[in-house]
Amino acid sequence: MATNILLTPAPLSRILRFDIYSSSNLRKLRPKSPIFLTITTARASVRAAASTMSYDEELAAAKKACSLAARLCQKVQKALLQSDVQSKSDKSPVTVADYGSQAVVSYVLEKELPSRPFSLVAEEDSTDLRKGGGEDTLQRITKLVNETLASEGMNNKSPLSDEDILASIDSGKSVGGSVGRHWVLDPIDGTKGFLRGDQYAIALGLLDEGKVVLGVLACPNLPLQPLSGQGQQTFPQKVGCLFFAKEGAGTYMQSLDGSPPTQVHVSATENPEEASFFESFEAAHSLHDLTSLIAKKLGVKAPPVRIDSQAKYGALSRGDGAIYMRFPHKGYHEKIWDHAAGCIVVTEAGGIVTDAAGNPLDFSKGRFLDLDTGIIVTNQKLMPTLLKAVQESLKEKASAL
Ligand SMILES: Nc1ncnc2c1ncn2[C@@H]1O[C@H](COP(=O)(O)OS(=O)(=O)O)[C@@H](OP(=O)(O)O)[C@H]1O
Ligand SMILES: [Mg+2]
Ligand SMILES: [Mg+2]
Ligand SMILES: [Mg+2]
Repeated sequence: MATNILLTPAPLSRILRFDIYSSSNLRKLRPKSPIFLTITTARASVRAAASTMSYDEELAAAKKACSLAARLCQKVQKALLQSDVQSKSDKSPVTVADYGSQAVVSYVLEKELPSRPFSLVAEEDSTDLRKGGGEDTLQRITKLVNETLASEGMNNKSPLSDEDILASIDSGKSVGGSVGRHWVLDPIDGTKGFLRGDQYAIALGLLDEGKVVLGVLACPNLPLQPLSGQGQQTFPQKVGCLFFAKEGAGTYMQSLDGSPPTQVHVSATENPEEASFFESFEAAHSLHDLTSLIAKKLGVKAPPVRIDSQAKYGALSRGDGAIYMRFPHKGYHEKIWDHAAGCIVVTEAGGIVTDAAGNPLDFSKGRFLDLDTGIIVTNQKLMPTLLKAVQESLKEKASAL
């Protein structure tokens, strides 16, 4: 039975700005050019400086942005109107809350970090909203975003216009990559769960030179208490978790209403028989029969815990379960916003995230992850056993075809 349940001083930021926008010019310079050498040295020292950076201001801005976006989403989920739900060209659902959340996060990051170069890789864009017939939806998003920002005392003097909202949403069109800094946002991860009234997450990560250096996951419907793994997904009184992690500084969880943060750690279990595992709620998103075969091989006794979105990474980071497996159907390409924040939240809590060949996820290749077959997550001790079971099961499946 499945259970449903930088501090960047100004000169440094100017160097980074150069780094982001002028890399194509750099390529045109001959390697022995003195200018090239100067710039290369500058880039190397920026990288060295970046590795010891605290990212404190970025983290504070990211937490504020995600908390506010969560407020917007909660409001919509409470009074969800059928007219709020649209279908995208790939037939996946999108709601006023996905667009509103993206506009809020984009606006808050730009306002809170005015001296930083701003690049955002995000899931949504305004194409459908600009089409004829989208006016009412756009007006509703504009109202939601203005109300949400006003509730935090932001934006009281001059509310955003419809055009401002479209521009905020479209600031997420960056292609990311291995140079400079890029925010990575899924404004609602698990839209299908959001529509069912189940789990979803606002997921925000920061890439610096292709590596995820911080992540925030707001999970408005995730209980503050550990998931028991028993029975149907229920909503006890206290729900709403905010997970956050910075490179080298651990993972913390607080309530979305602002309780003090506590450090969290992944499960320490070494015995797969005691481990429970998470997977996608939606069978269309991950091969449930393959994960069931792997679990059997491992001797996992507990039924799979199926929950939507990167809430799985959050729950795993605090030890609610020990394993997360994700095997999309053939031909699906994973996007970086579906994993960036979750990945650092789990790794800073002591876990490991790899593809099915045991390679770490590479977020430096643009909007998509280029990976082998699937994504597996667990603690350091269990990873070799899990990887072996995954590879054996994949071989068995392939030879049965
Ligand atoms: N076919 C297919 N295969 C694999 N993954 C897919 C597929 N279609 C969508 N998606 C992405 O899955 C994101 C939802 O996350 P989960 O799969 O963890 O959630 S769920 O439990 O299935 O609801 C979901 O994120 P959102 O679009 O942000 O909701 C999608 O990016
Ligand atoms: Mg998603
Ligand atoms: Mg989404
Ligand atoms: Mg989507």
